Amino acid sequence: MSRLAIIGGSGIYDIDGLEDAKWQTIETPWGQPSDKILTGRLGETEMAFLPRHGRGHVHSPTTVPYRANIDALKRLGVTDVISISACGSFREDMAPGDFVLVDQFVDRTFAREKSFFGTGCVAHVSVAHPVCERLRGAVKASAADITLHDGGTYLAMEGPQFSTVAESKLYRDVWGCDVIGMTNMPEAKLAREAELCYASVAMITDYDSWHPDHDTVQITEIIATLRGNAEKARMLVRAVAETLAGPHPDCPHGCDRALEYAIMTGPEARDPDIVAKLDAVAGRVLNG
Ligand SMILES: CSC[C@H]1O[C@H](OP(=O)(O)O)[C@H](O)[C@@H]1O
Ligand SMILES: Nc1ncnc2[nH]cnc12
Repeated sequence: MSRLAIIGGSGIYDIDGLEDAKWQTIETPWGQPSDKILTGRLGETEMAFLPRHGRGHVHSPTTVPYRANIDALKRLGVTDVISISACGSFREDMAPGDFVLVDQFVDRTFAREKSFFGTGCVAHVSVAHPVCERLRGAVKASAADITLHDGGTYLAMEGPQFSTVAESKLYRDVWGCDVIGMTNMPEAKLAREAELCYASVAMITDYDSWHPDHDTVQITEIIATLRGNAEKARMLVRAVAETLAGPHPDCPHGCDRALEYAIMTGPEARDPDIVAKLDAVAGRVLNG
């Protein structure tokens, strides 16, 4: 059985057209998720929608409860997660209004909990390929009528301030990144730990700070572009739901088995309180 979750970023606080739609409160051992989670069906596909910043945009990129969000989705039986985020562009040819199907990340965040694991139960998963290629392929196949760039490196910064010109040029000219945002990390890492397939659609809202003709990022410009993109994002969600209808295949890239050999702490040395907190995320390997 599969269930597709959409994590909606800035400007995306609900999705429409769900049958049997209801907002559900999900409790997690990692605290409250950003908001209630909207569940329902789009055609044949079971859906879940979570507004990353909460309805009304309550959470900053630093205070988004990333662990509770991913745990809550896992508890709801989610198998696939697609993030839809606003981002700045480092490339002239990736223009405001375009979408980028991210395939790599540089994680520069530093003030967030980045793992479900730690003292008492240590695990190391691979995030060499942080995005599920099967899910990325499904998004790509569903993106008719949208200017979608296939692949791009997303720099995740701490924020909440936008970058200085020097930082923007470093990320662009020296590090070769394509887009910048504040939220996809540690979300993508946590999704991998929770054995969820994860893909990220970055909607370009601005040219960040490097561009000689657009050297300050303005929130008014971002909001205007997001409004213009909202319908395209909704169309994309409906189309992906249709593409993914049917039983969930074993992930050919192993996202759904990421913890298979990842846990280092021997069974006798594991802290039972931590193991209990990991029931949803790692129950398959800890209690299986
Ligand atoms: C509204 S501009 C900055 C804000 O927008 C992006 O949020 P999200 O990734 O959730 O769409 C960016 O990462 C910042 O949090
Ligand atoms: N330029 C930018 N930097 C970081 N996050 C963003 N979100 C939208 N535009 C952004």
